[in-house]
Amino acid sequence: MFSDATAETRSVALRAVRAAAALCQTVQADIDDTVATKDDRSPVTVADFGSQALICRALQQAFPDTPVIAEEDSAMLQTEEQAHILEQVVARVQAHEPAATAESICRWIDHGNADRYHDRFWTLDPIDGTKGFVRGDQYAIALALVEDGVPTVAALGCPNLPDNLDDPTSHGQVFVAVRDEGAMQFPLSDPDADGTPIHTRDTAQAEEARFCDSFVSAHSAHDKAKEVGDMLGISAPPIRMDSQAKYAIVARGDADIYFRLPRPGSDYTEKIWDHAAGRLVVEAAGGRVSDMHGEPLDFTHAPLLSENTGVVATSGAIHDNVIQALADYER
Ligand SMILES: Nc1ncnc2c1ncn2[C@@H]1O[C@H](COP(=O)(O)OS(=O)(=O)O)[C@@H](OP(=O)(O)O)[C@H]1O
Ligand SMILES: [Mg+2]
Ligand SMILES: [Mg+2]
Ligand SMILES: [Mg+2]
Repeated sequence: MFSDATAETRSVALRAVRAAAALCQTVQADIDDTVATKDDRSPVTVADFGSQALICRALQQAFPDTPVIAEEDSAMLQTEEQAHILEQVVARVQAHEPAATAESICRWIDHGNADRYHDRFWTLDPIDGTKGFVRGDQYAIALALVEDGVPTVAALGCPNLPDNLDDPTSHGQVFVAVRDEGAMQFPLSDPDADGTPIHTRDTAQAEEARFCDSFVSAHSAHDKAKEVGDMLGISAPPIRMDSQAKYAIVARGDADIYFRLPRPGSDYTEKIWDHAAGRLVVEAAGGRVSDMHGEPLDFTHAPLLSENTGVVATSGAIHDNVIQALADYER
């Protein structure tokens, strides 16, 4: 499915996301005092830092000149108060990189601290849906290469996502997508397994759609999504799920719409790492992604999606109807 032109970026991204997913799985298996609170009062864990260290290390080795814009930085790890977190990050990262030290790990994490737009950069969310991760639910490891403002290659690891939502016995997928070429799903459990091409659902009538939105009601207006769903004639209940796993389930046809709608009065601006990989996985699988007004997501104001309001991803054919319903609702 994929051309040779992206062979190196795909393989570095896929290997790095697999390693980070393995680290996250071991931390999630015995999560206890590994959660700290950032200045904005959001949670961060040993696994967020460990994942960012491993992936930034791999990107720096393979593509030393390509900046990385990632969510975390090492400042809080270097405080006395969080020394116990740093100690655990070192132990987890050493399981993959035996020569790693506290100092090299902090350097790798901060390799992800490019803070402005470049014509070519990586963007990384080492754990997206940290609240879901801590709860033992869905989370994602989201990595995308952005070229000329558009995501071109993505690897999206979803360690708790079953093959099929109706059969929750098997766990863990990684999605790889290349702009204009397609998207594939690989099981995380077997690095040698062949991937399966994925495609969005062929839904022509909005009333047949299923939609997903955030698990945490503070992140998206649940009531608005429900009312717009009602206007579209949707009767299926929403799928509430943490993280960019929502983009993955639209991409492979378990859902048709992902609504991320700002809550009334919210002045929150979406971050690029929460959407770059997911957007590409959906688009490469045949779907469409825009903001709630139908405008393309603009990654040239990195690290923020400052020109956009909300996000809507769909299986494709119904996109204009969904955007129209949102406009009618706002009126
Ligand atoms: N107020 C507000 N509004 C919108 N979005 C916010 C807000 N606060 C945080 N965030 C970002 O939400 C990211 C997690 O999104 P999710 O889709 O996983 O949310 S949910 O858990 O399903 O509710 C989360 O990503 P992670 O920090 O990587 O988990 C944040 O970047
Ligand atoms: Mg995130
Ligand atoms: Mg995160
Ligand atoms: Mg966070």
